[in-house]
Amino acid sequence: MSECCDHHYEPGHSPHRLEVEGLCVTYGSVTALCEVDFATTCGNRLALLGPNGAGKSTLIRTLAGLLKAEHGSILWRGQALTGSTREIAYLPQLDRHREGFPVTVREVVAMGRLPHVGFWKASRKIDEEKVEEAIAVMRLEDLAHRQIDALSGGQRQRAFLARALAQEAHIVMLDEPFTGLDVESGAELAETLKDLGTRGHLVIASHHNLATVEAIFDQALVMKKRQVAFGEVSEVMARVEVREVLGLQKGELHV
Ligand SMILES: Nc1ncnc2c1ncn2[C@@H]1O[C@H](COP(=O)(O)OP(=O)(O)OP(=O)(O)O)[C@@H](O)[C@H]1O
Repeated sequence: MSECCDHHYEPGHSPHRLEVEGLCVTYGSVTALCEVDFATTCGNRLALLGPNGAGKSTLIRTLAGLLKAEHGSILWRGQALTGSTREIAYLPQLDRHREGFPVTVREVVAMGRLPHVGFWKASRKIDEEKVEEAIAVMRLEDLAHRQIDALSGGQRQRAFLARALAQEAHIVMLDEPFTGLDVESGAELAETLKDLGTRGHLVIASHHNLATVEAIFDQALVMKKRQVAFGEVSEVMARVEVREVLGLQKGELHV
């Protein structure tokens, strides 16, 4: 794995730091989010929480380099992030990333090597090894020859995570990854996300199920067009203003 994604650093002590300062993103005259300020490092799992339209997807798409900020800055490893980079993998919502053309799981995972190899060059031994390693980590060996569109939602999610691993992405961002998964696939994905954090990746995901947020994530950013709170997940979830924004009653989170 890449230098950030090894076991040298405890969460919070990795030098690979994502810093967002005064971020403001608009769609024409619509302000989607404003005054977002947080910093986190590889090894953490950060939940983006907030009601519908709060700006979670907009933040993810901006960090992925797909949208431009109106104001503010994003620093990754001390450098301004101005576009997409292979160090950041973005998984859109499941229903938005059906391939729609015949492509196998192994081919999807191999696409993760394109930033390393280039489009027209033959893959090298190292690329093939990285693809096989990613397939093994995501337990996809038996599905590697299947068409991606013939997989269940949970299996497809694992294939796209394997592509992120093959890409050697440090940051893995997922938009509502649990939506549409059955209970078993959701539990499996929760373990996979925790494992990615343990391997040293920074996992950032928008999340709607407040009953599971503390079990899966260690940090939370709560937003409603503006940042409401950021910090360690249990501390954030206990704040009165967070409970109001998320529509929680006292004690509701733990039932
Ligand atoms: N392409 C767009 N053009 C104009 N406005 C947009 C566009 N995409 C999102 N918005 C607006 O930006 C705001 C933030 O939307 P966003 O999708 O980021 O919220 P969200 O927190 O991800 O919501 P949800 O939980 O419903 O997915 C909303 O007011 C939304 O209507």
